[in-house]
Amino acid sequence: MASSSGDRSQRASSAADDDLKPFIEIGKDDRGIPEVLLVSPRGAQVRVSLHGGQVRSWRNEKGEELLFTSSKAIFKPPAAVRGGIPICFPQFGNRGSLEQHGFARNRMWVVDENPPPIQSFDSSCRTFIDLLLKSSDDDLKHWPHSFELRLRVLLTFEGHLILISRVRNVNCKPFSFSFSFHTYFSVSDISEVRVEGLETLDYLDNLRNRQRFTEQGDALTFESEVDRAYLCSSDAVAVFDHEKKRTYVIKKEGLPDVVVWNPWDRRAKAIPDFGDGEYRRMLCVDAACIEKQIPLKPGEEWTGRVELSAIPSIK
Ligand SMILES: O=P(O)(O)OC[C@H]1O[C@@H](O)[C@H](O)[C@@H](O)[C@@H]1O
Repeated sequence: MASSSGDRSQRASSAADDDLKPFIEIGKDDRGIPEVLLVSPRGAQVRVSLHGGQVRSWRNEKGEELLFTSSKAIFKPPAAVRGGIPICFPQFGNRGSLEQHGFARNRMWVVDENPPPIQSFDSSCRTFIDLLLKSSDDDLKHWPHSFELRLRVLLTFEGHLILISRVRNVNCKPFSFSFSFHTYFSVSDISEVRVEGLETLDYLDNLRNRQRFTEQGDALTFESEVDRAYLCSSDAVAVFDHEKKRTYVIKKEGLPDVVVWNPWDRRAKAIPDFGDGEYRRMLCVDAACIEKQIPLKPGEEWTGRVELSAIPSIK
């Protein structure tokens, strides 16, 4: 099981601050599905569900929710909940024969009691949990490749959320896959939001048959539906929310692409689990690997990492 240090009520003995000791608690959500709560020393929190290995909530130390969840979200497996951070694996979108975004987000995962070590992992941070998904017999009928998909969910002292995914080929043949952390950021109003870090990049526009274009603007702003996969981005992207005076910073490794999605009014209305007008309060910015699938030989492992932070805006 993941490391934990201390319980909810225990306070750090240091006279220098009032920080709580970090803790991890495994409980059940309203649906009776196991979920893990991680709390940082300063009170930031993450909840991750064993349904889909989906981060369902991420709160800063003031208790403010940083991820969007639709008021009409359907809390009934196998469908993934609309919001939080669903994991798209082994397929992104409908680029393949599997169900949209692959099956990982719809499966029940388990807590990985004994995960293999992660290279260059800073073991001084102890607020983390490891989850595991293995191919089921049913999955093998649709995608005949045995894999182990691991997810480490980690909350830093400062409340940053780090997700480390690992995919191991336990097959006797090579396979390749796509991956995305489909992150629904909570924003004040989509019209007040600007994304930086995608300037001059090529992107595939899902609204125009995945044709390739080059981003011309200084920053991405929103006044209609956007559904794009930006290719080979730098390892940092920022989402500025002017009204909330908050900046989300996305730092990533092993995930070259960035998906930006907001359905806007008309498409959101056609999505049954989207609340009325709620498209204004969300923006998906995913660290992903989509254009070039990740190849894995038997026995090989791939690692992808994203670090999300929410900081008071400086612009
Ligand atoms: O409704 P889903 O399956 O969760 O997908 C939502 C959206 O996810 C985005 O990542 C895709 O780019 C969109 O095309 C898609 O509509």
